[in-house]
Amino acid sequence: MDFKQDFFEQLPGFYETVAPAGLPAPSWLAWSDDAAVLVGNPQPDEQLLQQLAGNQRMPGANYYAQVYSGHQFGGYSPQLGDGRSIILGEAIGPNGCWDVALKGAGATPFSRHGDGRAVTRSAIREFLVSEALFHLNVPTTRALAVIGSALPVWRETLEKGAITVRLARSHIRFGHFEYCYYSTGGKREQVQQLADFTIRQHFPHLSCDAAGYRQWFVEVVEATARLIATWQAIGFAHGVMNTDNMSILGDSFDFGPFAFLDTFKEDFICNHSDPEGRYAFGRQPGIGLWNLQCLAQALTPLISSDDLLAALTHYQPMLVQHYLQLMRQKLGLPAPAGEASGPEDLALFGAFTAMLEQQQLDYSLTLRQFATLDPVANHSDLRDMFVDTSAFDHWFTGYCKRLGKVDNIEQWQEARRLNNPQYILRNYLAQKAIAATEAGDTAPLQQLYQLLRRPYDAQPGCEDFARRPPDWGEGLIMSCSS
Ligand SMILES: Nc1ncnc2c1ncn2[C@@H]1O[C@H](COP(=O)(O)OP(=O)(O)OP(=O)(O)O)[C@@H](O)[C@H]1O
Ligand SMILES: [Mg+2]
Repeated sequence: MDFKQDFFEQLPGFYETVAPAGLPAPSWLAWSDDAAVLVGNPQPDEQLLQQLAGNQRMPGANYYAQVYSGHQFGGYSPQLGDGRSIILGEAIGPNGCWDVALKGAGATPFSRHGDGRAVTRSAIREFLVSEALFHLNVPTTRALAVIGSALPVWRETLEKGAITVRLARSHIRFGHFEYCYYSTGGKREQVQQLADFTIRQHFPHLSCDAAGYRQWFVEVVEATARLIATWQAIGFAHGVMNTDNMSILGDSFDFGPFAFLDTFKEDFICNHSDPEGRYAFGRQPGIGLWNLQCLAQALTPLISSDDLLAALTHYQPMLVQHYLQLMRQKLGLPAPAGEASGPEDLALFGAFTAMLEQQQLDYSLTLRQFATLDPVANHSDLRDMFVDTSAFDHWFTGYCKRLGKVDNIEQWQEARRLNNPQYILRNYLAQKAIAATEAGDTAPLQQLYQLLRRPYDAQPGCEDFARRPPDWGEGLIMSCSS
């Protein structure tokens, strides 16, 4: 891998240099060829293994941990920083640069009381979901590899240490700006330095002046709104939407107790440590705005309050517009001529998900049924999924009215197939692959990963992967200490 060191060279004071502690007896547990292409197609050989395990120096790399802070569960934590993630620099790829981070590489000056480690379970979950979201067209950080080891690490039980090699377009979080703002008592210099860097690197069409800063924040608001609309449409609960886990580029970032919905449930909570459901599935849109408000506060030295408030007003319309667009694609509704049908379509989608929730139906499997639906000639397979068929009939009548005439049913079905995945990363599937890997067999992890690379293509012999959990209702929320 070839590196450049823009963050390291241009932002001294925003990180601490560190030495990775290394991993004993490292081995490849997973590798993403797709992600490898992004950083110049390195091969997973023994030398690269030792380098990414932190046992040998990587030529051209620096080793540093970034400082940031953030609002966690509503309260401000003044100094967080990379406590278990070491960044090597920006790897140069054919279509841009990617930060390479070793998540779980050992303690840093920001580890506080933590051990700086990740475990096999959490590293595999991060790997699988990063790549799964990418193939579902959700903006996300990527994962190049998981490296396992013999290192004992205590969580609730004794586990093994592992590293996820994360690729990110940027590791800059909302929390980076909050750190600059709060640690300097709201002075402009550091906030501006970081904003200028972010704009130069990632928003090169904007200038570093008052007009540029204003427009930049609008674009951050809109990217965040689109991200969360995408999560809501795909049925993804992140679980830890603290501002230190919000990417400034609107990429899904930091995967801990996440879950894809099985049964549709608006107030689904995937995080054991969130009994009040601050980050429940249905609250994600509101939390996105709350987090942007925190970011806006941190940008007050740079952008006027009026401009910040004006930018925030873009959030809801953008989120709704994007959600409508994605749901129309899922359900096969034509784009409306004007914006007039927005509220009607929202009501139609809301009635659909409410019906799924009432009847305890699986979100993704029900949507996938639209890939074989013929609204005029045969809708019995879809209808048969519902217990309360009269509620379904009522909804379906409204749906057909909105749908109108479908000219080419095969084409329409194919488009539904390409918008409603057959395979999603259900927790129980991840858990099975993890258990096998921990027992020394990586084949199930490989098989699951290969399915998630092509989530829309039904694979013969893989019907089991397209089922909801056999024991759904119990064990749905995983223990996710990472
Ligand atoms: N095992 C650990 N050792 C040291 N610090 C940790 C550990 N686990 C979490 N932290 C730190 O606690 C804070 C919040 O953790 P959080 O789970 O959001 O992040 P993370 O998953 O460790 O990393 P990232 O956000 O980079 O994906 C971060 O500062 C993180 O570095
Ligand atoms: Mg985090």
